[in-house]
Amino acid sequence: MIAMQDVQKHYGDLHVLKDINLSIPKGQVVVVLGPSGSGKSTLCRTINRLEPIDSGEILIEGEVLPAEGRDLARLRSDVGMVFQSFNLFAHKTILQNVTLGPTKVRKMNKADAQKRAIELLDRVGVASQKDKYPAQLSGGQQQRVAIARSLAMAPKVMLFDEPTSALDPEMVSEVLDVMVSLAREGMTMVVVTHEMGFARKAADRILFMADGELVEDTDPESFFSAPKSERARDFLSKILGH
Ligand SMILES: Nc1ncnc2c1ncn2[C@@H]1O[C@H](COP(=O)(O)OP(=O)(O)OP(=O)(O)O)[C@@H](O)[C@H]1O
Repeated sequence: MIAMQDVQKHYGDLHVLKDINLSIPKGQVVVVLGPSGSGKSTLCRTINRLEPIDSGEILIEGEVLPAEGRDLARLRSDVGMVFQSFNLFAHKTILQNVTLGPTKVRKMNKADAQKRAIELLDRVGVASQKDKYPAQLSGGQQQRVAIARSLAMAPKVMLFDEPTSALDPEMVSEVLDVMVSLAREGMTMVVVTHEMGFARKAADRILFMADGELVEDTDPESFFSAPKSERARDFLSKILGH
């Protein structure tokens, strides 16, 4: 469960998040759409305090996220992230990359962590690469490892910012399907994506942002068939060409 209450953020003179209020219950898959520069990534990055906010409150599972300190680290470990850049540890194997968090942070025993890691690597189609190092994998394969690594922590909340940007088109829907099936096991998921097919098919809910505002918060069917705002209609006509 994520809650944002009266959240405001500026970058200098730019009011990048304008009075954001929303609540996302457990197990929901929320897709954030909007034109470039509308604040989608910033919204995602404030949820786990990778970016500070100016005012308002963000709660994860009912707990206010502090600006710093031990509680921030604990709450952050409940928030998995896959962003456009995925910093795998270069000197560790793929399997080690995926088991490190569960063994060090979650204190899972090594055999269980490895078993789970191999299952997840298999679900995203890279289990056969488990003994290689990141530099030996393609960008798309590394992105899939990053997804498995985040999921291995069994976070309560997952933030995905264009999680499939480095994947071959044929892998996109497969990987997104894996993410959604895991979300259905009880994770709250926020996905920033330009994959309209995924937004239509898998989202429980669409958040449409424009100029830092949350302009629409609705179900995919209503959003794609009858967007309420002029800005959403413009966005859809540019993206979908109608
Ligand atoms: N660290 C920063 N410092 C200053 N301005 C920033 C910073 N990060 C983002 N911005 C600006 O904030 C605005 C929102 O950026 P953000 O990345 O959240 O948009 P977005 O909707 O995710 O865009 P895109 O779809 O292009 O990734 C943009 O105008 C961007 O230039």
